[in-house]
Amino acid sequence: MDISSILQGGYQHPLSRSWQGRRQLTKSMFMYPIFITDDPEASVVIPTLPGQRRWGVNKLESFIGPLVQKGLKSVILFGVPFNCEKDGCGTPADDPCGPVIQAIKKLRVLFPSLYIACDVCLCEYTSHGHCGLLNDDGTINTQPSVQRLAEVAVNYAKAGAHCVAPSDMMDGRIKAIKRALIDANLGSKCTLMSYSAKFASALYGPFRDAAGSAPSFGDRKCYQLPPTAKGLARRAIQRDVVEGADIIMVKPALPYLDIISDAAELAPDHPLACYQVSGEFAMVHAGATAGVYDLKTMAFETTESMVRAGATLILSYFTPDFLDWLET
Ligand SMILES: NCc1[nH]cc(CCC(=O)O)c1CC(=O)O
Ligand SMILES: [Zn+2]
Ligand SMILES: [Zn+2]
Repeated sequence: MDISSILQGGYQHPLSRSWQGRRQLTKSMFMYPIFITDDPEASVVIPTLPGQRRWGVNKLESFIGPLVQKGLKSVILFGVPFNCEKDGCGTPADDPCGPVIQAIKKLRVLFPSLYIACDVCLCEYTSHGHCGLLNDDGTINTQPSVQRLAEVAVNYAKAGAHCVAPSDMMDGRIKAIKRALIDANLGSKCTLMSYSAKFASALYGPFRDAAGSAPSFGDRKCYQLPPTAKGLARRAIQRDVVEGADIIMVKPALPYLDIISDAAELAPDHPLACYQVSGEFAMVHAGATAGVYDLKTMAFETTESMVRAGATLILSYFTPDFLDWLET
């Protein structure tokens, strides 16, 4: 055997294997998405998302407390209101008595060290279920949409969110939100994480069930990116860097590892997040249940792939599991 043929000598030991990745998974890389509903006592199973529930604010202490004990560092909140009047401009999104603002305030008091991000979108709050405001013909009306999103983001930041994360994919919303945060004197207090390359994916199905946010007509293909669109994704990432994003995100994650890798090259000085979305989580579970692979092994392989591609932060429903599985 030739000298240059031998690689296995370099990874024959568990420790030398651990040196082969540029970075290893750590607990602080995981951000846990949680659904907050407006019944304060709610703890409602979501059938398509194994182990996940819709929580009421009064349940947050007993639900989140043990996770913080195990090393949970950050959460991202999604509001799921039922007892509210949804309208054309998503008025319930920043209702001071609504689930998100109530949850931010409660979590800040209960867990002072926990980093609290909030998803910013309108689809959970609009009567039509789209992520922005619409023209009469049903198309997106961009200018008022970004104004409204900026208003919501500022209200989450005022309530105490450490990070606002717009997932709507309206053009120009990063610049509008950054400007509004600065004007509210929150520019240096709140991180802006952009869902920059968010694709129109079939993998959001369980989330839309959980959040009741499926559009009442049409689809999201005029604002979420086509799965083939590498160039558009690259342009969206570069635009959001210029517009003032503090963190860039790619979503979904596993089918878009090439985009994560592109983002790492295009925005090398930014943290890079990816979202292992609801359908990816459900797929990993379904395969394990079908006996295709071991759940834990596959959870590691999928998320380690994301880190290998360049991700430094992973939004995942596996977060509580990784708090058990990882040492640090
Ligand atoms: N803007 C809404 C939103 N924010 C996060 C997700 C998906 C998250 C997941 O599937 O876990 C979605 C769904 C969508 O755009 O339809
Ligand atoms: Zn939306
Ligand atoms: Zn959203």
